[in-house]
Amino acid sequence: MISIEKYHGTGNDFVVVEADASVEDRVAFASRLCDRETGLDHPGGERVGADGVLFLSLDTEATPPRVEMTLVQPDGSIADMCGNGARVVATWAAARTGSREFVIETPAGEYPAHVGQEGVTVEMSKPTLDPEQVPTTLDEPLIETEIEGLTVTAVNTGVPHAVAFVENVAALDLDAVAPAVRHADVFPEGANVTLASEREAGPVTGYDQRTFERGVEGETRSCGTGAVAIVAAAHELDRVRTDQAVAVHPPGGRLVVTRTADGATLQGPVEREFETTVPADGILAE
Ligand SMILES: N[C@@H](CCC[C@H](N)C(=O)O)C(=O)O
Repeated sequence: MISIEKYHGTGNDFVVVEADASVEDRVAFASRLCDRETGLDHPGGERVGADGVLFLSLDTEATPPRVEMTLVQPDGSIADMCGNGARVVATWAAARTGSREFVIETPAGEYPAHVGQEGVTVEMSKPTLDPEQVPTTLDEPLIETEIEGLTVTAVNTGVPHAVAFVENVAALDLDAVAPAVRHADVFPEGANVTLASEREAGPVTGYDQRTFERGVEGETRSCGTGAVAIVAAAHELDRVRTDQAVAVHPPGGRLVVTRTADGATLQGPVEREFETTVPADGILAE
């Protein structure tokens, strides 16, 4: 049996495992534990599943401490970056070190993170619309262009997002419209599909968000890179200003995103749910 913890960042939930735990097959482990019907069970009794498994390796010798983060998603893919996952990682590391500053190492690069009273803040990389980096198959940035019925702007915030500004995010059947965009030929590596609607008319005060995630292949209750993608796309379209703090409201809570001159910050709460033990192969008793 191995020890695991369960955390969520605004409803985007993760099983957290030490990287040196004796998990032989990470893909099978993640797909079994993340299943919402048959996966990880809460100590209280009910099956809960998760949006992914974070395998973490903490280096306390470094100043500030560093954590190598590997997110294995329910379909077995490894995400290059996860904004909410990075916020969970910083909270997990703070509980082990007493430090409040960390560097999180991901396949997409290194991300400084800070654990404060106001929540956990991750310094994100500079969002890019460069077609080679999103990536798309195009020569020009994909801006407000119809793809499979949605008008999208493509932006990479560590992972690719197709952002669609709509009148009311709640009015769309996301599971029906998103898969065709997520798999569209223009996105050779696929894309997360993120809907955004302005919460108030006039100067933008915030956005409602819904995201259909690649790797989960369904809607999650929050997506940090998606929240950053909304603000990055809005910035590109002159709807928000540089250094303007923008509240983004996914179904699971509230995030604050600021598009800075050379990057972006992502801030929001994290909660530790429980700890338990599971079999190393992730096969749970009925
Ligand atoms: N939920 C994450 C994003 C995880 C990666 C994504 N599903 C992908 O494969 O691109 C977040 O909070 O950013």
